[in-house]
Amino acid sequence: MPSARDKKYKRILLKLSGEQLMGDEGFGIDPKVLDKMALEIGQLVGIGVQVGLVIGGGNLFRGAALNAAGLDRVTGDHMGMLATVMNALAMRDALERSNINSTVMSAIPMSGVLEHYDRRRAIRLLEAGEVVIFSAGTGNPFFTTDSAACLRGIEVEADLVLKATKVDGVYTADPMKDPSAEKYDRLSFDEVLSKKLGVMDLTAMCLCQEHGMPVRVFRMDKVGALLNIITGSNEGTLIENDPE
Ligand SMILES: Nc1ncnc2c1ncn2[C@@H]1O[C@H](COP(=O)(O)OP(=O)(O)OP(=O)(O)O)[C@@H](O)[C@H]1O
Ligand SMILES: O=c1ccn([C@@H]2O[C@H](COP(=O)(O)O)[C@@H](O)[C@H]2O)c(=O)[nH]1
Repeated sequence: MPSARDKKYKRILLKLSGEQLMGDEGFGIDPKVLDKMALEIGQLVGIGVQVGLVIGGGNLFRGAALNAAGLDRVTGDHMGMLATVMNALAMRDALERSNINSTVMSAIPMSGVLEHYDRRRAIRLLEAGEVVIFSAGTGNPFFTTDSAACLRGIEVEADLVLKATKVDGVYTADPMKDPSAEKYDRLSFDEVLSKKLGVMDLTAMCLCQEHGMPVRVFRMDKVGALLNIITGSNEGTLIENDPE
């Protein structure tokens, strides 16, 4: 088991896929998946890594899909953001069952349910060893939780944004659609943007490029992958600015 000395990063922003939370079901939240994630997050907290979390909402609602089905787009996006709040509350529950202290903040005020987002308080909680879950995305329609994760990661001065998803990295094309796609170990934001590689939304990529925030994309259901990354292993794909 790695110790505090083995960790390469002090503070991370971990973006978890909402879609993965439903496990083998077509919709909703599988508590077994949450418990597994809580265990892996607990390993990081155990070696002193400060963990900020953003969870997607794709297991419940996405504005674009609701819009395609006939709803107003902004209403759909509001529903998508509320879905991320539900996922965040479920994750807090799983973390607390594993005795990991956590606080959920929301970009949309929800008095009596959870705290409104406050950057300085979030940093203080992270420094105190609490997991801080940033919910309700950016609070604005037409964005995604990828952008929210990069935004919060930059705001709380994380060392790295980690995107935990269904695929094990960034490929030359969507590997779910093109079996001949090849995986990158490392690439620059310029390449992601110019080749329009779709693993993360391009707004998020632009934000990270501008603020020099590295992003690592990796497979969420690979046991131990998270700890491997924190201790410096080459899991998934690293996206960063080209050295000058
Ligand atoms: N070039 C590419 N390399 C890797 N994956 C790609 C690429 N282009 C598209 N993808 C797709 O992007 C998906 C990941 O992005 P997406 O944000 O949709 O999923 P997610 O992490 O599950 O998010 P959510 O939280 O919304 O459920 C992968 O499952 C993959 O199929
Ligand atoms: O800043 C944001 C973040 C999210 N949304 C809406 O929520 C859903 C769910 O998020 P995913 O990133 O797709 O998992 C998203 O599709 C948007 O509809 C938002 O409006 N603003």
